[in-house]
Amino acid sequence: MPTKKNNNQLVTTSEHLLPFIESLPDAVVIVNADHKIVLVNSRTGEMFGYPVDVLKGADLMTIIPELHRGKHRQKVDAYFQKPVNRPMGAQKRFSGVRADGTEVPVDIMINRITLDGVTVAMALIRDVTYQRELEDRLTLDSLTDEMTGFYNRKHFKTRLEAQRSGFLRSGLPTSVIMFDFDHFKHINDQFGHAGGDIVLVNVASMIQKELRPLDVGCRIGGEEFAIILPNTNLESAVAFAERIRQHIERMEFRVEERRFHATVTLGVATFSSMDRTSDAIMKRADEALYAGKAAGRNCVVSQDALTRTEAD
Ligand SMILES: Nc1nc2c(ncn2[C@@H]2O[C@H](COP(=O)(O)OP(=O)(O)OP(=O)(O)O)[C@@H](O)[C@H]2O)c(=O)[nH]1
Repeated sequence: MPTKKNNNQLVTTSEHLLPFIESLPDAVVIVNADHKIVLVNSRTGEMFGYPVDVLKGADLMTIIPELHRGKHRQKVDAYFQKPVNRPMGAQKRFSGVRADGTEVPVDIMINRITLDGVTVAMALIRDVTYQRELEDRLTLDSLTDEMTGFYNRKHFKTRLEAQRSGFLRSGLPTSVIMFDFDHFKHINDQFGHAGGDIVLVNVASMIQKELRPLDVGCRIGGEEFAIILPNTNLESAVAFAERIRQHIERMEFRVEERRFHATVTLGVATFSSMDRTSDAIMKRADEALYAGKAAGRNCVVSQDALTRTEAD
């Protein structure tokens, strides 16, 4: 019969434990101090895509993603030296690897037992794919603008600050384009709020296609947008802004049978080693943008106002 030692440690045999772990909905993996799997339930086989017999006697690393194996080995050793039982949810994000190489997000609970006279670690492994996807979706939702799919102002500021740190470390330039639609109020007045929304959504979608994977498109206000361009100097950012300006100018929008156009004014700035916070680059881009508005709109103005491309 299974018993408990004074220190609350379960003492049992494989024969007694197996029916119990077979009845659990989670995977159970029992490992000895040499990192060998000594016992698993059928659920483990299903979760990781192996026959149970293959897992029994295998190295624990069989189900640990390659990237984490070194660290995991150390953790197992540390656990056997100083076992601290771990409840579910104690580890932030952890994944196992299936036989086909795909990863399965898991949560793990570990405690120490004596099995067949040997001290082993018993891990209860729960597949948390659903929870992880939900978590990721909620995180993304809190960082993006529902209408355009662009990142929101909060994320823009976080990313910009991260880029500033990166720039100070590496010296690689990062530039920012801020833009605002021209006379957007007229568009809403003439074509309704829904007409205005069509413009915002289509322009965001066009820009998204133009961005490189590292670029970050953000909607930072109602009809105000910003693009973070890592590894891009001021000159290249101005050229990209001009391409966007021309592209938007050529776009045609439709509300029922009515067709119309929209234009934007863009301000471009780049990080300087003097920038103490990311607000400094935003301020320069904003000032350039407003200089563009004052100069007649539908244009690109760089922070040093050296490059200005007027509409034809
Ligand atoms: N359709 C739509 N309109 C919006 C949205 N957010 C803000 N707006 C409108 O955008 C307009 C912005 O107006 P203003 O700030 O006066 O600027 P503007 O008319 O674009 O003029 P300039 O910027 O000076 O060229 C306002 O009428 C807002 O109601 C939105 O999500 N959808």
